[in-house]
Amino acid sequence: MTTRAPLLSARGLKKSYGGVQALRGMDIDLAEGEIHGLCGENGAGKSTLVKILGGFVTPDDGELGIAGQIVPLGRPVDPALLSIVHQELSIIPHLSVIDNVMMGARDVRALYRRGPFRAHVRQTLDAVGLQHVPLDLLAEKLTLAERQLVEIARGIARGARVLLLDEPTATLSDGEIEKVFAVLRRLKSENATTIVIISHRLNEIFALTDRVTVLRSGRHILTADTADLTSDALVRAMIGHEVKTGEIAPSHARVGVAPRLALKDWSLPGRFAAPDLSVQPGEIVALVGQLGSGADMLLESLAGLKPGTRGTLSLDGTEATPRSIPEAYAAGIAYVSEDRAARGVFLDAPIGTNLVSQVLGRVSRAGRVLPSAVTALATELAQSFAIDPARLPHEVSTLSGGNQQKVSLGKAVALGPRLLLLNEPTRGVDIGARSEIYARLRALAERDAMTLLFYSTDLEEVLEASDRVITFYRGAMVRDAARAEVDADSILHDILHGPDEVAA
Ligand SMILES: Nc1ncnc2c1ncn2[C@@H]1O[C@H](COP(=O)(O)OP(=O)(O)OP(=O)(O)O)[C@@H](O)[C@H]1O
Repeated sequence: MTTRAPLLSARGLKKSYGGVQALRGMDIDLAEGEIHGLCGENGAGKSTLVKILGGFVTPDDGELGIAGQIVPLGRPVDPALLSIVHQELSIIPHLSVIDNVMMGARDVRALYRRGPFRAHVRQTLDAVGLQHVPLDLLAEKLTLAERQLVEIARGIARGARVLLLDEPTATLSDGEIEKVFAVLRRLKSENATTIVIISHRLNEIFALTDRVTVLRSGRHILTADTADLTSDALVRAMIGHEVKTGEIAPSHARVGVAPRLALKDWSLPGRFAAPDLSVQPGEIVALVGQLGSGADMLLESLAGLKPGTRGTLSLDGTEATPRSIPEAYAAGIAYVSEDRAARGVFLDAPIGTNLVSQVLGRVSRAGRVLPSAVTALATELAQSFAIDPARLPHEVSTLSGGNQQKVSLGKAVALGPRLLLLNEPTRGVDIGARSEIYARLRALAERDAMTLLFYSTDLEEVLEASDRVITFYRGAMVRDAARAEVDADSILHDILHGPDEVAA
């Protein structure tokens, strides 16, 4: 693998944003028909590298060659040569699926007629597991996972020789991830496509890639054959030291006190029916299931996001069924969305402003916001969520994806909710910061007796962060068990097959 002539070769790439050096002289070679993983902490420079390779960001210095040609930097590269599947989805909701796939394609001229492309786009959608999605469906009807698959289809439809995927699996369930991986493996073996994938999930890197490159603080740290690496060695290269993960969290639920959350007859007809559930103060509960299984919808319904939900929700013994996010906030329920760009953060506002935006009362006196109070509270929140406090005055859009996620978390925690609901809590967060965030969430449960419910498709996260695991299959609960009583196999069995009598 390492001896083949590179299809793509980049040398000495440098990029600074103001005082931030995103890349400090990065080299990378990609062979034809390899799957190459890019690993590194949040802010290491992975997305910047990918955007430079795609011509979306102009570097301050460096050279790029693809298929033996020098490619001018800072201009979008021919999509038949190289396509990027971006981290933040670029699907346009009010366009149809076919238009989203064809957008920007070389064959599309000023007079765009869909007819000639229908068969090709259909075939591409089928290949990424979207057989059920009609070509003319408006993209706004798609789930987040389906949008991600349309993005991948867009790259494939152009026949790109190099496909760059920036965290393509962050919003997908295990079944969907497997489908995407099967597509990527086929592209590699049948078309000799070169694929670069950024992922914070190390099991994916090991399952899929031939080689791995690690970046740290904008520098190239190593490139190696994946088979020659261990997980520990990879983590050490990424963060410069060991990280402790995988400990079983002790249960800190307060027993003998009234439940924090009690649900009675809670259901969304036709979608899911929750058991009559009660959750104690200080308990951390993972809701696990495929997208659409009910686990995800249950979480959203508790935040008032699912109109039509029936039943009653009580907090500390008082009925507080929310019908909207503002009602949820008023009742002491905070929600962290999985779609941080659309619903998690204000991208154009400073990081500090974002962090305190829900609690202006805490940083104001006589109706006036006190800048010193904003700075003090924002600094405290930034520190506890591993965000660099020096960057508080900068816009959230200048942060890397994982660091934006930390802002989204800090903003919700600032509310000091009694019930904190988290949808994919550490989506895109690197492995080191993830452990810090779990410790912080654990402290909120333990010290402040906050109750946390989270939905996650990441089983490592479920096992590391929860006290209790509730699994769902096709709209119904399968199991409600203490964390110590389940493992990855039993959870997978539940969410893929349901209870045994369903599987039989
Ligand atoms: N448009 C921008 N303006 C200012 N700073 C930026 C901009 N884009 C990126 N940066 C900074 O450059 C550095 C590298 O960011 P990049 O997005 O490449 O990291 P990453 O490795 O992809 O991180 P993540 O894993 O969180 O996605 C970060 O410090 C980031 O804040």
